[in-house]
Amino acid sequence: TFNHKKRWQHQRTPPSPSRFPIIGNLHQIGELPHQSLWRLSKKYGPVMFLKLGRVPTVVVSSSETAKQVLKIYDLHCCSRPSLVGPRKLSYNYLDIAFAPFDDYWKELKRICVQELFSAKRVHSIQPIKDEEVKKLIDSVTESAFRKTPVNLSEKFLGLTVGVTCKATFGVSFHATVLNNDRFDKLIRESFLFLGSFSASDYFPNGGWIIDWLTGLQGRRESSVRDLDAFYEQMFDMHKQGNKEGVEDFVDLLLRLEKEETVLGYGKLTRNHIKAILMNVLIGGIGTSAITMTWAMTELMRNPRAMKKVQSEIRNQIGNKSMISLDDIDQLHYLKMVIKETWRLHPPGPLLVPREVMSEFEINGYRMQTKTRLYVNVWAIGRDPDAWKDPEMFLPERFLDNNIDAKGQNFELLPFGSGRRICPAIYMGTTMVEFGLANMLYHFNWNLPEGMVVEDIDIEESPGLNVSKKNELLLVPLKYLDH
Ligand code: HEM
Repeated sequence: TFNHKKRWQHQRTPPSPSRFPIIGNLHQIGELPHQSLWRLSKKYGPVMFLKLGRVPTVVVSSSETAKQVLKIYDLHCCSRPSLVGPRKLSYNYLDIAFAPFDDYWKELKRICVQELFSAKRVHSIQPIKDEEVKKLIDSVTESAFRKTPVNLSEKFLGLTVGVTCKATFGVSFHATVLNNDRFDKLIRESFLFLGSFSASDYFPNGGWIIDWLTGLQGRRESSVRDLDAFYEQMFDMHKQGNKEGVEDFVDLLLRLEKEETVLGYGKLTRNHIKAILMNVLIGGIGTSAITMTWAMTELMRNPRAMKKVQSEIRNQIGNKSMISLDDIDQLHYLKMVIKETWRLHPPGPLLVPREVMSEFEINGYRMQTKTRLYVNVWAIGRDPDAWKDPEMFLPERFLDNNIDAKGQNFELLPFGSGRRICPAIYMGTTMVEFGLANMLYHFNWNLPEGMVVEDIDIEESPGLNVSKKNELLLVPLKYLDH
């Protein structure tokens, strides 16, 4: 009987809410899956099994089970499922984020970590950040002068679009085929397609019919065509050499192409470059802007923390017109504010889905090959077993522990962890720190007339990256002490 029990345990699937035929648990997912899954996990536990359409799915929702997935059994489950949305945008999974785990991906990620996301390159794009932040300060100063509200959600997005576009292509998007609005729309649509519900992802044999009927397929294809034309224009421009300045990401990738860099099964081609550029655009723009917007939202809701972070920055910086990267190293409270923001508002609340490659067990439950795996980082940030008073915004909680956000502490995982960890942690963090520090240093912030602190909401908008649903409007007041 002992053997029998052991075998039974060995085959156990994790607890699971009851499901309907065909759709399985899809009806329980809702518009904001991380929230629905958080609620379900309270009932079914930190390892939970769902059938999403035809796809067996496991969701883990505690720091301990996240560690099992991302660290202990990383090598068993660090592949990605072949999702329909990302397929075309990634030129058949030639990118870093959606490519399956194989030799090609390993080499590509290694090269990109070395060349694209290195500390050296982050420092080399600092002049671009200086320039874009200065533009932002000037435009906010103008609103301060006129006493009109600033749409901070929009401003932060403008900042990250400006920096990413310059660093990647060497030009601002005004100089491309896409004017301001079209660039914006294209990025937004691509985001949507990467995160959107696609019937084909849950019903592999026929879901495409639904996508075709709903028009999703057509819109996706037109978005891919526009982006492709944009990349081509960028290649032409770089070939003609009619741009000045330092080596940008396109220069670098074209150089790797010319050097006939071999990746896994073949040479780096234009399609590989386009797929990598897609990751840089998608990864670089939304995540940092979303973080800055949430940070300002939480600081406005918590005036005590706002006062403290502004005093720290102003005492530290003194009278300077520009904050440098070295100054930022000293801003300990600001760093805690950002970590606290990531705890409550991780831009990728479910990370990017993984796929089990070889069987393993968590808490005695069997993870079968081909199972889709989600880590609910959003839920972990709210877990009372991991955090005291989880619902409170309290940057001080990081004072007496060494918890950082770089994937070593499984209660705080804004960048994921393990082999699939975000390769641009330093690039993303410095962008957020720099943008926020400047906005907090140069301005005091007030609510628009008639609004009180309790009116500031934290509603979320759905997608692969979860942002603040209602835009954050605040009235700036120039800090005149310098
Ligand atoms: C605040 C900023 C950022 C946050 C919070 C963030 C978050 C994340 C998360 C959660 C993942 C998935 C990790 C996983 O599945 O375990 C990821 C992956 C990725 N990120 Fe970031 N990211 C940020 C900035 C950036 C930037 C600036 C870039 C590029 C310029 C970038 C490029 C990527 C890429 C290529 C991957 C795929 C890695 C892989 O699958 O191996 N990210 N990021």
